[in-house]
Amino acid sequence: MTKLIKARNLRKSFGPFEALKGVDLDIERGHIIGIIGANGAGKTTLINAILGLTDYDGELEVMGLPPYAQRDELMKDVCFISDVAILPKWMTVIQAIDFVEGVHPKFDRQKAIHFLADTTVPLNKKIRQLSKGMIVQVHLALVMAIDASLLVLDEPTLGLDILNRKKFYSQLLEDYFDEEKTILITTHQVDEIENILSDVIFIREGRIMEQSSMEEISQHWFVLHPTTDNIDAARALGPQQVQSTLGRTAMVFNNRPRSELEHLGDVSRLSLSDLFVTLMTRDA
Ligand SMILES: Nc1ncnc2c1ncn2[C@@H]1O[C@H](COP(=O)(O)OP(=O)(O)OP(=O)(O)O)[C@@H](O)[C@H]1O
Repeated sequence: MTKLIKARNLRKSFGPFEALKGVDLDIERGHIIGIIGANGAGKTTLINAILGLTDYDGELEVMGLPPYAQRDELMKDVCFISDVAILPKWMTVIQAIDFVEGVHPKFDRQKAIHFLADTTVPLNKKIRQLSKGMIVQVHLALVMAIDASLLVLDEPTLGLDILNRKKFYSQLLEDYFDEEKTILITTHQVDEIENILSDVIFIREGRIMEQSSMEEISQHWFVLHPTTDNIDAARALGPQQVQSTLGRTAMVFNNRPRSELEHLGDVSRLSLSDLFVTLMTRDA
């Protein structure tokens, strides 16, 4: 089966500035992938290239198609929501549902209504009368009701409170995702998506720093809190990062067996946000 997304030496320049500096990427179907990076790292630029919203240099195929040249074809099986997406303010929620039903053959009206039934969004109100968070919920309901192979979510939960963010991600898993679908998510709320991701891509200054499954990360990255008398011995094992807070030292290790660390102190798995900090702050 062809890869869902394949990129080789993907580059994108804005004048003299290179936002993507030669990205290689292989993404298979049936994964939920977090694209994580600091502000300005190139996440949205990468997503825009995948969606055919921008031209680029290098090789890129999404479901076997070159996205920029064959965007219309690609969009039949791709669904996308971004933090800047807008809905017409004069429409009521139900009119927005009618509209998407009219233009998208893979839209399931009942599903959208079902998602919204679980929220406080009134179907008969105009978009302009809704709160910011409610508008996001309408967007998400519309998008999740489309049976697309690839769902791209660029900061999908901006403006949602923490309860609704959690609800959204659990709905995404329970009601939307299956092994034929692939979801790409960018967000700065890394810890909130950690549990739903199957894979993660870290991007820094237009380059991919790491692409791993969550399982690989939990097998290869650890944080050690060494006991005071073991700090020097732990340091000698070459931690990727050392931090001391309130007299407690934390060391991040990569590719050291857990058994080698355990006799030096407490060992735990590294959270995605701590891995992000480690990858972004150590030398490129
Ligand atoms: N149209 C454009 N013209 C010039 N520079 C651009 C343009 N779009 C993006 N850039 C630059 O490319 C770089 C990557 O931007 P991008 O929006 O992809 O970052 P990001 O990782 O999505 O950041 P954030 O987390 O802040 O949304 C930034 O330095 C940005 O200033």
